[in-house]
This record gives sequence, structure tokens and C-alpha cells, in this order.
Amino acid sequence: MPGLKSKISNLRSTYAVIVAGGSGSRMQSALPKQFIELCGEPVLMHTIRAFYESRSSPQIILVLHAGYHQMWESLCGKHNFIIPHTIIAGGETRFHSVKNAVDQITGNNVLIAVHDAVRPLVSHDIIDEAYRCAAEHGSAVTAVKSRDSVRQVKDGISAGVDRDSIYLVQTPQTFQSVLLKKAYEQPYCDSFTDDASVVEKSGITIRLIEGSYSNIKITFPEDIAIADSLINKKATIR
Ligand SMILES: Nc1ccn([C@@H]2O[C@H](COP(=O)(O)OP(=O)(O)OP(=O)(O)O)[C@@H](O)[C@H]2O)c(=O)n1
Ligand SMILES: C[C@](O)(CO)[C@H](O)COP(=O)(O)O
Repeated sequence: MPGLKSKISNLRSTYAVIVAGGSGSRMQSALPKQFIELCGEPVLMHTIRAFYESRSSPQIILVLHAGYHQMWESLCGKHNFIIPHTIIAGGETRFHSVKNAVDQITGNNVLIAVHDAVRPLVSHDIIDEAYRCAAEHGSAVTAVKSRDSVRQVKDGISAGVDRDSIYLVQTPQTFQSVLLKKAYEQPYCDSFTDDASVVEKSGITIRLIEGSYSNIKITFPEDIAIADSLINKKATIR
């Protein structure tokens, strides 16, 4: 959609907070999964490029555990990776990592997308639609409908659930900065698994936008092969 970038940025500045402060315990690899090579370059570079090349072209804030800052700089040199970004130290949980970045963003008329570094297959269309929707409605949380049947287990007994009412949440999760900053002033709570849960706890109704089944989160070892094949498929379609 030509003109979308200017339409959004005329109204508000756009930021992308790429959270890469995790240790990737479920991946069980020596190197945290955000640094594993996928089609010739670290996962994280694919993710940053997706935002940089989107029409919204946000300012990028990368959240990385302090112990990996130097290694990341060497990787950028090795891969000649020159996309501009600011690096911030990660925190103890995803919540604390996001908070560290959000606390650095000033200005009221700003849109902030929070995105997992380990979702490198996010499309430009999803990124742009999330900024557009958040500009209009305050929030835009990417999600897909469950494709499997769903059952809920209570006291050892399972009961079917209407799967059309079940959405699986992804990132980006994009918000007007006033809402996100206020939400991240709350004390940490174990139920904060994503940004939507933090913002919702602050009293805001969350708006969902359509995600993609290809926008996978690299979590377990087999996900690397899946992501690799999806990236190769995308390259063939182009
Ligand atoms: N303290 C943390 C924990 C997680 N993340 C980021 O949040 C995203 C989603 O988290 P997840 O997939 O759970 O990553 P890890 O915490 O690294 O993995 P695991 O739970 O298997 O240890 C990842 O991009 C991860 O780097 C972060 O920035 N800071
Ligand atoms: C934010 C997230 O990717 C949305 O699906 C997810 O909640 C992260 O969860 P994890 O337990 O840290 O993998």
C-alpha cells in the first residue's frame, strides 16, 4: 500500500523493540537461539531486517543481555550488517527486557511494536498493519485462530471448547506509547507472558489483528529446520 509509511510517520514516530534477552533454555544449544545461523546469518539479523524493510521503517531498539553486546558487534562486522539500531541491556524476564527498552523511549505521540527476536519470518504486511491498527485503536496484537480442535482439562476431566473462540498469540504486539509505558509501570506478575497481558492488566481492551501460521517462534531445536525451509520457500516465491 503506497503512502502508508508517510501516513503513519506523519502522525507518529514508530519504534520496534526487538527482544533478544533470553537464554533459549528449551533450544538446549550452546549459543542462545537468536544467534543461531539461519540461511547464512543469525536469526536476529533476519528479524531486524524485516522491520527495517517494512514501509513503517521504525527506529529499532535491540534488547540483548549485557554479556552478548560485544559478540553481537563482532557478528555485525562479520556479516557486514549495517542496519541502524540501538542496543539496550536485557532483564531477568521478557517483561523486564521490554521495560528496559520502553523506559528509554520518550515522546507521547509514538507507536511501539514489541517483537520476539526469534520470530524472523514476520511479514512486512503484518508489521505495517500492526502500526496502522495501533495508531487507530491503541493496540494491535497479532494472533492466529487455532487450526486444531481444542479441549480444556479441569479436575482431570476434558471438555471440548469452540475452537473458533481460541486465538494463538504472536508478535508484533504494537501499542500507542502512553498505554504501553503506563502498563509497564505495574509490578511484575507471573501471568505476564506477553505485552498484551501487561497492557490488559492496566485496564485496556486488546485489539487483535491477523497473524500468520508462518510467523513461528523458534523455541525448540526442530524449529530451526522449519524456519529454514519457510525462508527458502519465501525466496523461491519472490
Ligand atoms: N529475559 C528475557 C527473556 C526472553 N526474552 C526474549 O523474549 C522472546 C520470547 O521468549 P522465549 O522464546 O521464551 O525465549 P527464551 O526465554 O530465550 O527461551 P526459553 O524460554 O526456552 O529459555 C525471545 O526473543 C527472548 O530472547 C528477553 O528479551 N528477555
Ligand atoms: C510473546 C509470545 O511470543 C507470544 O506468543 C509468547 O508469549 C512468548 O512466550 P514464551 O513462553 O516466552 O515462549
